[in-house]
Amino acid sequence: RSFSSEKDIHKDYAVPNPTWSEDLRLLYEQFMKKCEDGSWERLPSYRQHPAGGCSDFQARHLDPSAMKELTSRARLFTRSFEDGLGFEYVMFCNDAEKRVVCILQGGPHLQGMPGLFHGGAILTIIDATAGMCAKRIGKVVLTANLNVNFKRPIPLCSVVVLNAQLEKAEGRKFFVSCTVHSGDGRTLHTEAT
Ligand SMILES: CCCCC/C=C\C/C=C\C/C=C\C/C=C\CCCC(=O)SCCNC(=O)CCNC(=O)[C@H](O)C(C)(C)COP(=O)(O)OP(=O)(O)OC[C@H]1O[C@@H](n2cnc3c(N)ncnc32)[C@H](O)[C@@H]1OP(=O)(O)O
Repeated sequence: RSFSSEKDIHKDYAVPNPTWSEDLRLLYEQFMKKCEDGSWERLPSYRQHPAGGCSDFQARHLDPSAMKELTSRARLFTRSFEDGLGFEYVMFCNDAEKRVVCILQGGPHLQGMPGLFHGGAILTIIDATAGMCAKRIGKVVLTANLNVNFKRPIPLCSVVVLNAQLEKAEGRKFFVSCTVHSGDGRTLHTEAT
């Protein structure tokens, strides 16, 4: 299926699809309920960054002439897999508490050790969730440093919940902590800052 269709580029992927497990659906419904009083907000998620979303950032870091061709083919890494095979996730933010929660079902193409989630895939979703937590305040942010402790392996295709919390802001520096727990909250898999 072509990814570059106009419809696909504007498609919000942070919604249920047939590959979702019952566990992920239940978590989604729980958080959608929390959004009813406005304290939490579901964050839409697209395969491509909104045009001009970070033009000053691009001007500073990228060669404008190469930009157009480059970004026209680009996909957000976490949204570049076929449904169900990579990262099936939805982020919710609570700006008053400076928190972002990400509910995630990892697909079979994220395998590292047999039957386990690849450590780099865990880093990726932590980077995106903690990055989004900083971005809610900093608008355009880049990860300067990411430290992770892998406490327990994450079974492939399981559902986990990431909790990112802004700990401190010093000028343009944001310090965020992020944990990864099993869907039932009983197992702490990963801790990061
Ligand atoms: C979710 C965030 C998205 C951001 C994009 C925005 C909009 C796009 C729309 C939607 C986005 C959706 C999804 C994006 C998904 C994932 C992205 C996740 C984020 C990433 O995946 S992004 C890629 C990886 N990331 C890099 O590719 C950065 C390479 N790097 C640099 O570009 C520079 O390194 C930079 C800019 C970091 C700093 O450089 P600089 O020149 O601006 O600042 P400078 O060096 O002067 O340091 C200033 C003060 O920061 C302190 N400081 C510096 N480095 C530090 C470190 N490592 N540890 C501790 N403190 C550090 C210094 O100690 C000093 O502190 P003090 O002022 O107190 O002395």
